[in-house]
Amino acid sequence: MSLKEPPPVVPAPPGDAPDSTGPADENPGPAGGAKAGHAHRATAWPEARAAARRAGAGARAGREPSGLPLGEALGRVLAGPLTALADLPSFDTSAMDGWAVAGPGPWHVREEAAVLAGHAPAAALATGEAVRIATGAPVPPGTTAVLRTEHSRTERPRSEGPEHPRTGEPPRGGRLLLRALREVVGGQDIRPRGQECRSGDELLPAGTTVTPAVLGLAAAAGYDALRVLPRPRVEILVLGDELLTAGLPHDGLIRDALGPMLGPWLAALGADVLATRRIGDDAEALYAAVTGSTADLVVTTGGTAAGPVDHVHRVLDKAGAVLLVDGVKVRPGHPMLLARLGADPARPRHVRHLVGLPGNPLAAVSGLLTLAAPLLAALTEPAPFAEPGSSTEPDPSTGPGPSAEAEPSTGPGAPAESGAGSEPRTPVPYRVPVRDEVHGHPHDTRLVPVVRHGGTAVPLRYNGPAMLRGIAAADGLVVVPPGGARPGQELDVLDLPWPPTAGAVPAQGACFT
Ligand SMILES: Nc1nc2c(c(=O)[nH]1)N[C@H]1C(S)=C(S)[C@@H](COP(=O)(O)OP(=O)(O)OC[C@H]3O[C@@H](n4cnc5c(N)ncnc54)[C@H](O)[C@@H]3O)O[C@H]1N2
Ligand code: MOO
Repeated sequence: MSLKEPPPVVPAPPGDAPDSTGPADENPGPAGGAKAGHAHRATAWPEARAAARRAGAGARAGREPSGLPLGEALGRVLAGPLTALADLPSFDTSAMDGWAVAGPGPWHVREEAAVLAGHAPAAALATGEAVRIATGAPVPPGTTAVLRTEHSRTERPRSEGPEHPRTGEPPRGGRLLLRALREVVGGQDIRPRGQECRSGDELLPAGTTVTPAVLGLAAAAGYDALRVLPRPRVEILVLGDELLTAGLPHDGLIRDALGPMLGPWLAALGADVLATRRIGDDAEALYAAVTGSTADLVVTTGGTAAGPVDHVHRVLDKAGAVLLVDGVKVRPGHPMLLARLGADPARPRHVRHLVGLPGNPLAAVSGLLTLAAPLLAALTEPAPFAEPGSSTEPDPSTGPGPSAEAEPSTGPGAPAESGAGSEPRTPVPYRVPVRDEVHGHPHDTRLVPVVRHGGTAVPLRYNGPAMLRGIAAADGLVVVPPGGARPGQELDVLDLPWPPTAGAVPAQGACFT
């Protein structure tokens, strides 16, 4: 985005002030307050993410890797290390178009067809001999260097003897002679067999995401198919009778902003989105959808609070779900929740979870990044996962109760993202100074949309819980500690799972003024 000089952040609109947690907001909301028939135990933001990771890790058992042809493996996660199936290169190869030479020059040219890529190796060169060769061709045995065409000259030496009696032409020359125009170093422009790897070398560790470059490497190393982890299967249930799926808002009805957003967002996080279903405010339909889902993760939107038609808690209760996180000390999004759903008798090893996102759209994004993203990342980690401070995974069948599973195992400042012995795939926040002062909530973490600009994170306006205007133009969300941040203070930034917007949407600059 062409945000040369982004304007300073301004407080959220007055109507959103309590939720967007300016310093005036002393009301802890449901996190510390009452909810009819339901004791709310809000979890601190870092611990909520850790609990989501543990939940994902605990649900990994029984998720069998599968072999996929290269063409279908893009975006998947390698189930095991990518081990070279051949030496690379698999033969001594010419790196340039020119001459394969043997010994010191000048060389007598072997006047035969050039050795081409894909051809069988030519006969061995004797010292003092040269043969034409193309890039990628196997160098003949005896080759000591490759001489680039542009660094060489050929000549046909005059033979002794009379001129041609009729034409007067000089006598026909002897064997073509090749001379180097610069010093030739032994082995130059030859890629020796095994230069990149030997058969059996580990090229990439388990857990690597299959990118186009990984596909290329795998093909080069001899793979036709890759063992990859299954994508987490996600089902999205959109609640709310007030939602329209087309047209303009009218008569108190509004457009569903989450249905179109969450599927692609979850797919960008590596999920296989089975369906996005609109459930309305029908508790029975919600119960049937939750209990009948075969997904690894059910994501609901709305209905998490204590309003008259907010059914999520009641439905989870009835479904025998275990609440692992019930409210998070984060703004927006504090009513978000994470639950472990009851086991499916048909697949007792299949552990299913539900993330309840609040209905306010930016609050839903906050829940997505706080609970769904770490859970999905941990679900697709291949190596045995261990949270720092814990040595065993929870047993999915008998798993510990909510308090044990949600119990923080990392303190502030601890390397919360690292699993023992393996690089974590969970998106790790990184630290960037904020350009402007950011208001904080007195007790809770705040997540604020930012763009990256000149080495700083610039907080964006339109960051109220019901707004998407800020996040749609953002590169990430900055994690503002309770109490806020001063200009220049280094804060964690959570990236969005797509390329930065910077430079791509210049017209949006006007949004922040
Ligand atoms: N008495 C209290 N009421 C509320 C509190 C509170 O602390 N005490 N917290 C507020 C906060 S913060 C949030 S966030 C919401 C969360 O409520 P729900 O998860 O139950 O969400 P809904 O009530 O269903 O919807 C809230 C809001 O969002 C709109 N919405 C819902 N779904 C969509 C969608 N798919 N696309 C666009 N907009 C959507 C909905 O119309 C409401 O305006 O609770 C507050 N209340
Ligand atoms: O501020 Mo609410 O927390 O919109 O989620």
